[in-house]
Amino acid sequence: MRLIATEEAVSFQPIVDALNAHARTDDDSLDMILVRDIYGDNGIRNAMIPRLTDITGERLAQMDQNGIDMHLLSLTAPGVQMFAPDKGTEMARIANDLMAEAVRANPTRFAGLGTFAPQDPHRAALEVERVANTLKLNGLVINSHTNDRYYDDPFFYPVFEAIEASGLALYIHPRAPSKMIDKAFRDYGMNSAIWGYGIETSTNAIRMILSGLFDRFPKLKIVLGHMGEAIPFWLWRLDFMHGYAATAFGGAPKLKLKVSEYFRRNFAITTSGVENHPALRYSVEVLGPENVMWAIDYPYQPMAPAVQFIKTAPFAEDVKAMIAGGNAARIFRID
Ligand SMILES: COc1cc(C(=O)O)cc(C(=O)O)c1
Ligand SMILES: [Mn+2]
Repeated sequence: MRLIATEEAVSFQPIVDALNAHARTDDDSLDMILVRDIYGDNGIRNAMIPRLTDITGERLAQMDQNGIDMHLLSLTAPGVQMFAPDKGTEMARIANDLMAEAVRANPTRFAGLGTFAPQDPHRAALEVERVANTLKLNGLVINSHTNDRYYDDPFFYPVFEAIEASGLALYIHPRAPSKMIDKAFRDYGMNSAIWGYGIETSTNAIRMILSGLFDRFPKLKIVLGHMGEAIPFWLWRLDFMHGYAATAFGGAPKLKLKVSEYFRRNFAITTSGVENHPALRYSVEVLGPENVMWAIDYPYQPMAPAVQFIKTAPFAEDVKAMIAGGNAARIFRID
């Protein structure tokens, strides 16, 4: 059974340096907790940096120890999205070139996602085309909102037009909740992985669906980590309540399909950071085994327990092989 882990975080020194400088700004977005902890001078989580910038050292050794065939690498959140448009566009280009170099150096062990700076949608569209046609990376990644705007916003249509045309899957990874919702997430560590990441990213995804984005761009393929940010659990209720939202309540536009039909057609999910068999069994049941991929979320999650989770998953061997790597090979064009 081929093991391809699909939400494996990296960073590169130029991005680390830019985030270290950003940590000293007066940016008051909720991501600054993480940016200062990891990238700030004397940050309490500075130790994450060498684990993020390492690709062929400890990471590859642990992959070998755990029998993991490949990591699908992606630039870790918050990516280049906190920078000004010019800086973000430049840093995306640098990160993508370094990602392509890392993949080319070890093509049987690493695949990679390119990123872009939605702050400038037209230049972001050009970078999407470069990732697809020149760098030939395996897909795209972005970290939820950009400048507190979600991807239902027509401001981003030029980017989604390019993403749909590229045929690449777009991994929408979390970041801390936007200023549209962030006040409830400033306590108890709720800004990040324990809760805020999931609410931020699922809210973005649901806004995209309810806005009609997938009627406008029907070939888009979006990937959500963390067991689909819990959206699979809510599909029945979304369909039932959308019946009202499209008429009396929220004035939502009429859609060609049900919410759950968009989720099954235009989305796939990964298991990153949710190593729970009941949640996996439910997700496979409601989405189909072809729409679920295994992930670790390294270095934020350890490798060994994630391998144990997928190896002991309660499925027939052929289904388990789809989840462990077969679906990733198809969705992310991995040979
Ligand atoms: C970008 O920084 C991250 C931090 C953490 C954390 O547990 O602190 C988790 C993730 C993640 O789940 O992807 C990401
Ligand atoms: Mn992650």
